[in-house]
Amino acid sequence: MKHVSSGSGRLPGDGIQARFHLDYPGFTLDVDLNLPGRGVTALFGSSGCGKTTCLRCVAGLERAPAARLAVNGQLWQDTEAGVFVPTHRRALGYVFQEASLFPHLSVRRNLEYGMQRVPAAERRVAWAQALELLGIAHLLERMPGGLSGGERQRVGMARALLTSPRLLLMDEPLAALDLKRKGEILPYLERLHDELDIPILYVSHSPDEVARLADYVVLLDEGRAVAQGGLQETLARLDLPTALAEDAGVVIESVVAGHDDAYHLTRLDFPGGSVLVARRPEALGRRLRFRVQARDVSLATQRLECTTITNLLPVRVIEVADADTPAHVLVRLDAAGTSLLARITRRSCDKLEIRPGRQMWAQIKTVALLG
Ligand SMILES: Nc1ncnc2c1ncn2[C@@H]1O[C@H](COP(=O)(O)OP(=O)(O)OP(=O)(O)O)[C@@H](O)[C@H]1O
Repeated sequence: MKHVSSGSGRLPGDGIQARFHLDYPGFTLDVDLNLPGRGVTALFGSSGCGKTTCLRCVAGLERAPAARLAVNGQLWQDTEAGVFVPTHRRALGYVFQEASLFPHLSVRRNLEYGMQRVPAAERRVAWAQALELLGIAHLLERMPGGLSGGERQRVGMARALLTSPRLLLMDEPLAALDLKRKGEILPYLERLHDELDIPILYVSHSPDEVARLADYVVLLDEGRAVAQGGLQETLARLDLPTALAEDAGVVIESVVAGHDDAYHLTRLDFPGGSVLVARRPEALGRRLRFRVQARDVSLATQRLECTTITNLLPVRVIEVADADTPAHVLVRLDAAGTSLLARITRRSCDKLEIRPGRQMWAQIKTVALLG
């Protein structure tokens, strides 16, 4: 097998094409992914479905015997052509559950260590930019042992960025943190997404993280990609395995369209309607992503005036499918172009004769703002 250095084998076209076939005793990874060359792609699925193995194949840490991997025009692996770029020559940053910083080096020296490997002319993320993006300038002289879990992760991410990667791999970077620390670190991840032009492959089994960060989703099940597509379309699909069922729901991109100071409410508009949420600090015109879980949506045959639920939308029933329990069904709805899911009892579905094509009113009990 031919080893080639990074940068060789330039291919036309953007995007990430990743095809891997790998057998372990009792487990086969067999994926053929076509991913966008920018933004965050979440590799999502239950424990043991192959997320980490897939990431390790991308990194070249695991050498899949049948593989092809091209990242934004660079060929990193092609079994048929005899190409295998070794891990240390792949321009990638890897962030694990726990940042493995050198304990005897200060934060500054840890960061310099990664950066020095990259010739000055090839550096694409400046020192000051990495410090600013991760909010770690004040930690430079500290030793890793004295950092909190969240601070260590931010240093680990900055170190990965300073190697000027063409691809960032993140394997459950928040999994070792408690809820409060997760909440603190998510805005930094959002900034990486918004302000850097480096694609991120993000492994997670948390629907909340995926809903908040991802643009594109790959759902893995027993080593296979059972779905891949844009976040919103993919979450609104009903044919996916139960990995998603109890957390089924949609993500909606909206714009802050009005504030009602008397009632302390904010109106968010999206194609097909609007919702009211508790007053938000964002200015008019700001984009906000929110999540509506299927279990928080109920259906009525007519617009109910006698309800305390504020958010009512006219919808058309598209599809009815089995849910995670025999007592429930999932209903996919169209609100003038925006998909919604409702999880209702099979009994109500029969009683109200909920069928594809039927016009109804969706009542949204809870809107979870992301970010
Ligand atoms: N080096 C290895 N040798 C043999 N089997 C392995 C090896 N690495 C992983 N596996 C098996 O491959 C399967 C997929 O593991 P992997 O770690 O990729 O899953 P995962 O989706 O990342 O899981 P989790 O969410 O629990 O981290 C598992 O059954 C695991 O036991």
